[in-house]
Amino acid sequence: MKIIDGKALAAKLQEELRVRVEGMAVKPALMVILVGDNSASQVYVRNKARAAERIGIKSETLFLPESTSEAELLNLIDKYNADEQWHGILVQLPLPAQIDEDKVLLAIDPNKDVDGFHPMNMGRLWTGQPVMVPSTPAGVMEMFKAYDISLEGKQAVVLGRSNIVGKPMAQLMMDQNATVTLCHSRTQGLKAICQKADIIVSAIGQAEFVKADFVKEGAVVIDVGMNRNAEGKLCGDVAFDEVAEKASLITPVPGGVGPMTITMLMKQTVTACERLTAGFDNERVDK
Ligand SMILES: Nc1nc(=O)c2c([nH]1)NC[C@@H]1CN(c3ccc(C(=O)N[C@@H](CCC(=O)O)C(=O)O)cc3)C=[N+]21
Repeated sequence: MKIIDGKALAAKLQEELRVRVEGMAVKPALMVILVGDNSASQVYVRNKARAAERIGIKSETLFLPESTSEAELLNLIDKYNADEQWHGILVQLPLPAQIDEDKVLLAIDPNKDVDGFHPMNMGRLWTGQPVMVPSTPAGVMEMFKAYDISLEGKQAVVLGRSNIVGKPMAQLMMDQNATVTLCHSRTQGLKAICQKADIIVSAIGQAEFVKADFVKEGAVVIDVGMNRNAEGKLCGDVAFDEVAEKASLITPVPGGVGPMTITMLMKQTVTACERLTAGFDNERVDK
């Protein structure tokens, strides 16, 4: 068994980004909007701000109160859409109940949508014309590349069908010629499906869900889970110690997919800046 070191790979890619940004006349700028005081979100946005600083990306985090109305948030998004000094706009999820997430994601200019969550960017991904790709699945694809894991003709299983992880993950692996089974909470015979997989990507949000008897000898296991165990410690979806004995490659939590997510977000901010300053526009057919 070998551990996929997401932290080390993220550091290497961030250094490459730093060099790329050094050569840019217009420096990329990312606006992060956080509504409310979700404690996990606070940690994530702090990590994003740190990564941005290391790379030379300008970033600002706007902390809005839990009581912020949908109209107030939509107004702010309009303002940053129109403001040329910002190349990326990210609204941290989840949002408080009074705000309709779908409306917010639709309001962000697709050219500035560094999360890749706008329906236009989702649609582009599903039709084979990716521009902005959700960062978590993009980060997992970078791990496959860095560790020479070929997806060609492989049986891949994705656990979880969310718009931000499961669905785009399945699409990206399909693009690399994997045969993908997308499983979810209503899947019958889930364990037997996992046992046939060459690659398992778990994004269901339940600690210790993927146990050793789910995993074929030599399989690659990617853990996207971000859960807290009884002691409040961060842990993934995979029972790491027992699964590690069977897997050929496995990601830890923390230090696996999380740092890659942040790195891909930075990469897309750089791309957004390059595209916007070159005058590209998603609404047109150019890529
Ligand atoms: N609009 C939006 N975009 C997102 O990309 C987004 C979001 N909303 N909402 C929440 C999820 C979650 N997410 C993570 C980012 C970094 C780590 C991360 O840095 N993890 C570290 C440790 C973090 C810790 O110590 O808690 C690691 O796994 O090693 C984790 C999770 C981004 N998300």
